[in-house]
Amino acid sequence: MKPVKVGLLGLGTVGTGVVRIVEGHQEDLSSQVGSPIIIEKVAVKNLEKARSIEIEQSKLTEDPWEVIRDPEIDVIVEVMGGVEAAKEYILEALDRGKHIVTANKDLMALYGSEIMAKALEKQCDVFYEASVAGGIPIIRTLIEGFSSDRIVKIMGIVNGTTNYILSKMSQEDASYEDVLKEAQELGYAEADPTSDVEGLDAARKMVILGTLGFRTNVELSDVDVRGISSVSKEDIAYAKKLGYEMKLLGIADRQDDEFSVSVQPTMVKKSHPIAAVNGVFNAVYVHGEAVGETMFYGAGAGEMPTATSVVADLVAVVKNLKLGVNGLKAMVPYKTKKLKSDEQIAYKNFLLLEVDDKAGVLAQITQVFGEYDVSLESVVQSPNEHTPDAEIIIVTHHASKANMEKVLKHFETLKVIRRVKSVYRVEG
Ligand SMILES: NC(=O)C1=CN([C@@H]2O[C@H](COP(=O)(O)OP(=O)(O)OC[C@H]3O[C@@H](n4cnc5c(N)ncnc54)[C@H](OP(=O)(O)O)[C@@H]3O)[C@@H](O)[C@H]2O)C=CC1
Ligand SMILES: N[C@@H](CC=O)C(=O)O
Repeated sequence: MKPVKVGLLGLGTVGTGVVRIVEGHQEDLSSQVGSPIIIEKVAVKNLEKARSIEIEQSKLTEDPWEVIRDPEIDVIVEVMGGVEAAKEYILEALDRGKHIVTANKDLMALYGSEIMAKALEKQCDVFYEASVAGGIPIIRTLIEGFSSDRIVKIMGIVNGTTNYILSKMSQEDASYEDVLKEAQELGYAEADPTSDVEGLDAARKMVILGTLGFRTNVELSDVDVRGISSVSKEDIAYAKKLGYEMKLLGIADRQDDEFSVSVQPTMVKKSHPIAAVNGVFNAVYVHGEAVGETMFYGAGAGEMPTATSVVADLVAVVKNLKLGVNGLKAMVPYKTKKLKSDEQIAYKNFLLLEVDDKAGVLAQITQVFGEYDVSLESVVQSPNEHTPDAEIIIVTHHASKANMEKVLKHFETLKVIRRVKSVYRVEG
């Protein structure tokens, strides 16, 4: 049994887990694929760095090209991160007929179509299960498990950092700033948290899920993105009072062949299973026309969960290699892209308004909603403890995004409204 030789780009958090699993589960892995899997060479940035695993020094190199150009290597596992250099290495490896496994969501969200085009040309596999929701096998589920269905909605908590922050704010009635600081101290949030808290990391993952789920080419510019940095503890308290939890949700939905994708803080009804996903955990809810509602839950990051997905991809590549086939056909989008217009995008909204507390205010406000055909589910007034004004909490029925924008524009001219304090999408 000729061993399958793997070149690893990166030996950090995920790379270390990959080595642990390939070595620790060797017997199981080789029984499944019919030959041993050997980590032949590993590219790192710094050869001098202390490693938490034992690895032969002779396998390490600071030159990724040495790994890419090694004719003995069959599969490249890219777990170094970054975009431009990783893309160059992967394209060159494909040109050399090597199969690819990567955990790189940034790369796949930005250059997925270019990489898949090269993979098709060279008939090499490119698998990237770990790029979304770390240890949850959601990509293979969308491609294979739901191949017989038409997916109409994907809702994901696909960023653990923001879910940790929002869960803590909700459980401890704490402010965004305090929880972010604590998350940074605990290592759950990076020193520069922008990509996580402003929703970009989740948006990149939703590009991947939308592309595979709707079998069309979703791009980052198609995703309407809003992060959690403006969510206040007051917003969360109101959400809870009304029976909702605040979550940063990636939502991709489709009607006929038109779709929309967004990432935004969303008030989710407590009875919805995704509302119960707390801490750094991830979950992806998938609604298929035939299957109905399903949900997948687990660790979205971390050494061993993420490496589990990477090595599962490696097993899939090796199985295909042995059979002389590849999994490309099912992964390449084939539907023409049709984005929903703002008139077609519709959902429920929560609004928190600070208003003058005097006669006729409610009538003026509800008239504006009526003017733009936005129907209201509930209206609650409560005194503002700190000012002579009142606060009005409104939940709308499904309303088009275009009409809601008109309502908000009109509110700017309405003198009785001191401030639109918050607006959130409502789900469930
Ligand atoms: N960490 C996680 O939980 C998850 C990570 N991912 C993705 O997996 C990938 C890897 O993440 P992670 O393991 O956390 O990253 P780390 O920063 O922990 O590790 C990166 C590794 O790549 C090496 N490296 C970086 N640049 C170069 C270079 N130019 N040449 C050679 N080696 C290089 C580093 O070398 P050295 O060790 O010498 O510094 C290090 O071993 C990323 O794309 C990330 O988005 C996906 C899901 C979850
Ligand atoms: N920053 C990400 C980690 C992996 O993708 C997160 O917080 O989920």
